Amino acid sequence: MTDTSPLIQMSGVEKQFANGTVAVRDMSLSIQKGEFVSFLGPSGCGKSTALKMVSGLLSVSRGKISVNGHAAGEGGDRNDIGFVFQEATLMPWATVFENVYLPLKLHGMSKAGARPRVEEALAMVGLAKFAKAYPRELSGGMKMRVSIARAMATKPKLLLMDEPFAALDEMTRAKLNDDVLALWEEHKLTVIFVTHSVFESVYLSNRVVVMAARPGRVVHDIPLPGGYPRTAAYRLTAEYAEACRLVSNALEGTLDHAHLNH
Ligand SMILES: Nc1ncnc2c1ncn2[C@@H]1O[C@H](COP(=O)(O)OP(=O)(O)OP(=O)(O)O)[C@@H](O)[C@H]1O
Repeated sequence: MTDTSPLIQMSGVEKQFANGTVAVRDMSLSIQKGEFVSFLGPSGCGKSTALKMVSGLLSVSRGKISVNGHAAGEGGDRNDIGFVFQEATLMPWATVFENVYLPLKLHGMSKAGARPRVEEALAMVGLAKFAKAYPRELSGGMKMRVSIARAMATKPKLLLMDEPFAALDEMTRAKLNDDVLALWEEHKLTVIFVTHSVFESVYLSNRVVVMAARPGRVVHDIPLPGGYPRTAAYRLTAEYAEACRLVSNALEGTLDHAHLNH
């Protein structure tokens, strides 16, 4: 029998920070294994906070999040979650190999034992030849690839990505979008991808969760029909244009709302 229970279940989740800011209010969402979901919304709508709660990096103030049957941040195998931040956050004094080895080292693996894993992860992102390089020798896009390799080194099933490509030029961003889709398909990952970009969310996802600010909350949950694999040609289809229009209208609605609430 196939397991149809959601991988992630958020029920009535709220996050209030110590200074009183309600970053996320009453967020309820089910995410199935294998989905590619984007959290899209204006600055300050709680996208990062929601992602960090799913990862267990932040606690919830109210409500519940379960990930693979365990409360977020508790139980289960922490290796099952990979997190990619907006900045590549590499150790500048360490080689690419050492940077990707870090999560395995933290799990007690010897360098020799981890070598095949690290090499595999670097090959996944096209950096097999750069193991001995230092971050300063790499472009912004390459640094982000190292960051993705580091997240993939533990062979996670769930990949959480917090605006990973926001600082990159458009060409590099498009290439990395394709690389993430390839990783998702090949490794049968579930991905939650935080972004400000309508185009990026529609290109990547099979579902876009649109959030609004003050307080941060979900206002639309839009399934996208376009099939995979998606390539540059998909960006030229009527289906892609229509999905962008739909998602863009939903996002605009949130901005009006935020404006009225000011
Ligand atoms: N540690 C914190 N303490 C207090 N308030 C916080 C903290 N972290 C985030 N916030 C506030 O919570 C709200 C949501 O922040 P969050 O970073 O989750 O939004 P976001 O949608 O990811 O924004 P952006 O797209 O700009 O990264 C914002 O008002 C932010 O200022």
